[in-house]
Amino acid sequence: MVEHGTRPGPRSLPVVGGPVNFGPAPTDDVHRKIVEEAIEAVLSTVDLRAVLDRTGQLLRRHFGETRVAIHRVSAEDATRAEVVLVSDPRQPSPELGTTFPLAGSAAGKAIQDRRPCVIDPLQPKAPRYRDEPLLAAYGYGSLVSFPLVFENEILGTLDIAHPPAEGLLDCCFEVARQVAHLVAIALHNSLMVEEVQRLNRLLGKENALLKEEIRQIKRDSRYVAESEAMRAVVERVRLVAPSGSTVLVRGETGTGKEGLARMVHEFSPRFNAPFVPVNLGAIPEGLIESELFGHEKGAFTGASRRRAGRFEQADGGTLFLDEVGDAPPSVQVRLLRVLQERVVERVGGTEPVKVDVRVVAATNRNLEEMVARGTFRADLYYRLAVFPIELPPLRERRDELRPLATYFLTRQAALMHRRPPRVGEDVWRALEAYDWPGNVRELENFLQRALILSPGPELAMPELPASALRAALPAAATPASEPPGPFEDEVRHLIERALSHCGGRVYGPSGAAALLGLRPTTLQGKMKKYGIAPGPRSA
Ligand SMILES: Nc1ncnc2c1ncn2[C@@H]1O[C@H](COP(=O)(O)OP(=O)(O)OP(=O)(O)O)[C@@H](O)[C@H]1O
Repeated sequence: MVEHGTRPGPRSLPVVGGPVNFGPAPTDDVHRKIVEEAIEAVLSTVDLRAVLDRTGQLLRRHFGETRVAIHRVSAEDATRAEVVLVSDPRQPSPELGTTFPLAGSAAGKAIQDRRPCVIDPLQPKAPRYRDEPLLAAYGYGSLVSFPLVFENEILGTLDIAHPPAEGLLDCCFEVARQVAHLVAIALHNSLMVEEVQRLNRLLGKENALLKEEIRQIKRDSRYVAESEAMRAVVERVRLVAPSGSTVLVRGETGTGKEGLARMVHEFSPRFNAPFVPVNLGAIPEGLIESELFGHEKGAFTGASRRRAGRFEQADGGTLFLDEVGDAPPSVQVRLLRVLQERVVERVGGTEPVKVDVRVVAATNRNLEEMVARGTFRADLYYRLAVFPIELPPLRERRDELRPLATYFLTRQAALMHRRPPRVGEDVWRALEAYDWPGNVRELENFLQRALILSPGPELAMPELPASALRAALPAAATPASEPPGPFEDEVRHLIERALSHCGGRVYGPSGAAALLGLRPTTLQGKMKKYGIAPGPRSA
C-alpha cells in the first residue's frame, strides 16, 4: 500500500503489493476535457446529488469500469462519514445515506493524513482496510481515496476503485485528484446551501412565533376610554369612521392620538387594508416629499430606483399623518392636491398616480394660530379640519387614571410573566395628584419603571418629578396670592408637610422621599440641616 500526495511519474507509481501493469496516461487534451467537464458539472447547479451523479458518470466514461464513491464527514459525528454517492457498474443499488466509522477505512486514513490513500493491489485475504474484501468481491483490484479539502477543512473523500491490472490507477490519478478539488467545492457549496436552508427554516419558525406574539399583543391591546370625556371622543370616532371623511385628531403629546387614528381605521370599511402611520415631525424636512409621495429613479442624488411613497403604500387603507403642523410649505401644497384630487405625483415624475386613501391627521399645535401667522395654508387647514376630534389631556380626565394604570400594569406584568402587583391607596393618590405633562405615554413609561423596581407583590412608587408635590400635598396653609417666605423657611415647611402627610415615613413608595421626588438619603440630609426631627406625626 502507498499513500502519496503528488502525482507519480508515468508507470512509476510506488505500490505496496508488487508491480502493476499500467496502461497509457491520458493525453493532455483528454485530461483537460475531463477537468473542464467536471468544472461545468460543479458550476451548473447547487444540487449536490446532480453534481455528484454527473461527476461519477464523467469519471466512468473516461476510465471505464471504475467505481466512484463520495463520502461526507458526518455533521453530527466527525468520526463517521455518510455515503453520498456511489456510481458502480458492478453494484447497481448501493446503500446511499448510510454512515460508517472512518476508523479502519481507506477514507479514514486519507482524512487522517490529509493526502490520498492508495491501496494497490487490494488484499482481501489479509486486508489492511475494511474496504478491501468487499471491493475485491466485486472484482476491483485497487482503490485510491482522495481527501476532499476546502479552505483547509476536510469535508469527505472521493474514492475510486479500479479493476485489477488495467493500469488505470496511474493514468487517472492526477485527473482524479483535480476532480476531487472540484467535488470539494461542490460539497462545500452544498453544505452552505443546506446551512442557508436551515437558517431559513429557523427564521421562518421565528417569524411565525413573532407574528403570533404580535397577534397576541394586539389581542391584548385595548384603547381605554372609561371617563366621560373619552366616551364622548369614542362616540365621535364611531360616527365618523364609516364615512371615509378626513379626520383631524388634536391633543397634547402622548394623549393617544395615534391609537385613536387606528380606531378610526378599524371601525371603517377599510379595516382590512393597511394603516400607514407617518410622523412628519420625525422626518428631515428635505425628505418628507419623497417619503409621502415617492420618487422616480434619478429624481435626486441617491434615488437609484423608483420608490412608492406612503400614500401609495396606504392605497385602499388609511394614512395617519402625525404632526401635520410640521409639514413644510411645499408639502402642504402637495397634500392639498392629494386631498382634492386623490392623485399623487412622485418626486421627479410627471404622471399623476391615482390613490384611494383616507387621511387621518393629527397635531398638538395650534393650527388656527399658524394659519393666522401664514405658516399653515388656510385651504389645507379647512380640508383637514372637516371633522376634528379633541383628545383631552390626562390631567383633565383624572378619573381615567386608574383604569389606564390598571391596564398598563396588567399588560406589562403579563409580558414579564408576572402577576400584576397590588397598588396601595397612597400610591393611587400620588399618581392621581401628579399632572402628567407627558400624558398617557408618560404614565405608561412610569408604570413600566415602577414595575421593574417592584419585584414583590406590591407596587413601589419610583420618584415622580418634583412637580408632583404641588398637587399631591394638601392645599398650602398660605393662600397662593401671598408671597412666599424666605427660601429655607419654605423648604422646611414643605418637608414638614410631606412628613406629616406620610405619617412621618421617609422611606418606601408611600414615604415622604417618594412624595417629594427625592432620594430618602437626600431627604434625611435636608431634615438634619433644617433640624427636623424624624418620627411619627399626625397627618
Ligand atoms: N386610551 C388609551 N388606552 C390605552 N393606551 C393608550 C391610550 N392612550 C394612549 N395610550 C398609549 O400611550 C402611548 C402614547 O399614545 P400615542 O402614541 O397614541 O400618543 P400620541 O398622542 O399620538 O403621541 P404624539 O403626540 O407623541 O404623537 C402609546 O403607547 C399608546 O398605546
